[in-house]
Amino acid sequence: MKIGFIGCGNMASAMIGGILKKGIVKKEEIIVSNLTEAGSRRSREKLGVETTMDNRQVVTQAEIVFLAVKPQFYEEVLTEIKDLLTEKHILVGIAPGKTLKWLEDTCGCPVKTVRLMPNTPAQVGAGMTAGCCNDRVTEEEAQKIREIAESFGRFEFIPERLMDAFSAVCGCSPAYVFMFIEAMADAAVAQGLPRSQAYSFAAQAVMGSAKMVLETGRHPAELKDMVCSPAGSTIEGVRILEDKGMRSAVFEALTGAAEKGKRL
Ligand SMILES: NC(=O)C1=CN([C@@H]2O[C@H](COP(=O)(O)OP(=O)(O)OC[C@H]3O[C@@H](n4cnc5c(N)ncnc54)[C@H](OP(=O)(O)O)[C@@H]3O)[C@@H](O)[C@H]2O)C=CC1
Ligand SMILES: O=C(O)[C@@H]1CCC=N1
Repeated sequence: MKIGFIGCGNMASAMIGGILKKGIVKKEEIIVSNLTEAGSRRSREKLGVETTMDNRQVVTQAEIVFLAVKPQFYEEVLTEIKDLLTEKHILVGIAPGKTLKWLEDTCGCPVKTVRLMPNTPAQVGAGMTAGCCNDRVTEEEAQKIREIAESFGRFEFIPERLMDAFSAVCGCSPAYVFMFIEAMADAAVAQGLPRSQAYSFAAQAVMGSAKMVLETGRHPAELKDMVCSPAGSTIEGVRILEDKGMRSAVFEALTGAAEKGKRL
């Protein structure tokens, strides 16, 4: 089964990296398209897959077709390829806001449709992806999609109504976590740590904290309390974060991201 990607930028490259590493298909069984020759060259050099600047060639050759362009270009690309879609194809959208119904309606033909929301940690095999399928997708095909998504991290099927919330908490959140790490490192530098160590120490602390949530099953508040010694240094930082509205800022950011996603 050949896999195609229309658009091969940050997200598609991360996904393809996992697919190749886990041997889901060989690199000869992946075809990608880009808008520019520079993009094609980048995909060839980085991934070693077949490249084209003709989106229709992707649909002709591949059975699973990922739409990995920005949401603004979804309609244009679907208009370009829709007459080539047959019952053998599985069309996979990865953009926020592009619902299964929108994808089906825009294609204007009965097509197997999947909606996935990956995230960039897929680049290091630590992605968190969720997805949903329309009822034309068989159980066996859904398992194939799961196998692909699990090649670059964790995967779960969820009801489509939860995709916008998921997009905010997993698709977008890496950007916020990177901002948090950057801010932590800046403060560490201000306190005298060399910058390169500041980034790696801050990132390791964030990764270790996330691992504790995942592996201990304990409530984040309980884990936080374990760090805060009475009259100690941590609780002073907690007081300042509460005063600066950290929880509310995160709440608002994710709500804004989910709401914006619905409108894309
Ligand atoms: N980045 C992220 O964290 C996440 C992104 N997504 C979704 O993934 C999708 C892709 O995002 P991302 O990878 O970040 O975007 P990028 O800008 O990194 O990549 C976009 C790619 O699309 C190509 N492209 C643009 N127009 C066309 C066209 N008409 N035909 C063929 N290829 C085209 C570009 O080619 P060229 O290089 O030649 O310009 C480029 O390879 C978006 O829908 C986004 O919402 C989902 C989850 C997370
Ligand atoms: O910013 C965006 O819209 C995309 C979707 C999730 C992450 N990046």
